[in-house]
Amino acid sequence: MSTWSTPVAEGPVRGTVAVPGSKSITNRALLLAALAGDGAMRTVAGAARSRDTTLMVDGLTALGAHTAVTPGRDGTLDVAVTAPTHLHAGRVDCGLAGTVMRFLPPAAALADGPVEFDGDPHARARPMSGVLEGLRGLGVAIGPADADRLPFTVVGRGGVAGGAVSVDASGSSQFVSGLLLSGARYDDGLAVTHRGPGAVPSLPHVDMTVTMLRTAGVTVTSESDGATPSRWAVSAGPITPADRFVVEPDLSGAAVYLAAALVTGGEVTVAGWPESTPGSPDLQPIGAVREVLEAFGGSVTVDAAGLTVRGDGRLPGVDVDLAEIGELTPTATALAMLAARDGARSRLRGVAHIRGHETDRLAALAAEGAALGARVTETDDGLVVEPSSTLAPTRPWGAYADHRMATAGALVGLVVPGLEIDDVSATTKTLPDFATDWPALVHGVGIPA
Ligand SMILES: O=C(O)C1=C[C@@H](OP(=O)(O)O)[C@@H](O)[C@H](O)C1
Ligand SMILES: C=C(OP(=O)(O)O)C(=O)O
Repeated sequence: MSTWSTPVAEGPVRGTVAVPGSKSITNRALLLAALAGDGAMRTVAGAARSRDTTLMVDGLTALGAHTAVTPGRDGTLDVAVTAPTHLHAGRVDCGLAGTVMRFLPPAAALADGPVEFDGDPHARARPMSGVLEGLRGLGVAIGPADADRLPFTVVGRGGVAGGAVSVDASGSSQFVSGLLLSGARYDDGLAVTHRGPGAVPSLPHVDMTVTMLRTAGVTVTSESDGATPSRWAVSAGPITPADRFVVEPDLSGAAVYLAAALVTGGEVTVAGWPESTPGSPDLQPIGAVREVLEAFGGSVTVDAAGLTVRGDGRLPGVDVDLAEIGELTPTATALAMLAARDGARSRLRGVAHIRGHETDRLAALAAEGAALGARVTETDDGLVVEPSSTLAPTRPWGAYADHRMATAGALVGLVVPGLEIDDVSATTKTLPDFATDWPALVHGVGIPA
């Protein structure tokens, strides 16, 4: 594996980028199209062209869906999915995709035989207990009997009675989303209650699930225990997504490009960003992401041109709770490490669960920061970044097979000369063209929007 030299910005980074469709929306839309159960074909347009999407398409094909992938607009994909009337036994490779390993087992429980699940070496370390406990609580057989991680086999029996289950979803919101996405196909529907030591993280992703289910004609309710929702129920009934569903650009993937404007005092626009429609919820947590970009000194606008961030080149320290948008932690840590060179201290909170992401992101960020001379300390639920006057690479920045670790390294490398990333191919999980798009943006060549 050869290292990748990150481009250094010669001045303010300015430009417009086209980011792929959101993998979270894409993989929900693909699954819902496959779960319609009516033999009809539907198209998911603007789908992310990425490893996570391919894994979902292949997983649904293994379960009996017919899928056809063609090039879509702006480098995205159009995926035609024909919903099987019965789901099949088979084998699913989850790769490192949380959306595949957490969303497909509840669908596999409907299959007419065993479905084997496995994934990458890093995937075998990711928590699965919420989904597996939930399915076992509904009477679904899973082997081995004590499995709480990949690999495992879901023994489908052609249907699931459904009902009410309690799961501990403090490790991942995807446990709740995964169960809800298939729940309408269970005989009695499904009610999921979260009971655990902490709150459900990434709640905007559960909201995304609820909104997309409702758009597909499913009745969903949620109840709060205190301030935040902790019980969701889907009624049994048909899942009827639109014939053509158009996926939005990926906000989490966009964040690193937008952050380049903050680091260099530039201006970056993500083209094709949907303007909010009064009365309809945003599918992606633009409000929470905006708050973090603003905390780091950016100004954010959304208009017909897209989503634009302007920076003034000065990065303040921040104290932010990222529980809703834990995916942004690597980007935010990179920004905090750069802010620390001017004496700023930062604290990132609310993200204990990201130890179970593609890698233990808290440990990985502390280790890669230390190798640069940054003072990054792990806390129970986040990181503290203390002032450190200079940053200089002593070895290649580790990607840990994690797309967001790789992109965080590239962000630091904008202003820290000589930074190399050990495996930039990790970015293909969600950003297939990062290794060419990033230098094109930084060098002002422009990325076709
Ligand atoms: O449902 C989804 O599409 C996602 C939910 C979140 O997972 P966690 O709740 O495990 O953080 C997020 O971090 C992940 O990238 C995508
Ligand atoms: C946590 C992430 O992905 P996954 O869907 O694999 O959980 C992520 O994209 O940051």
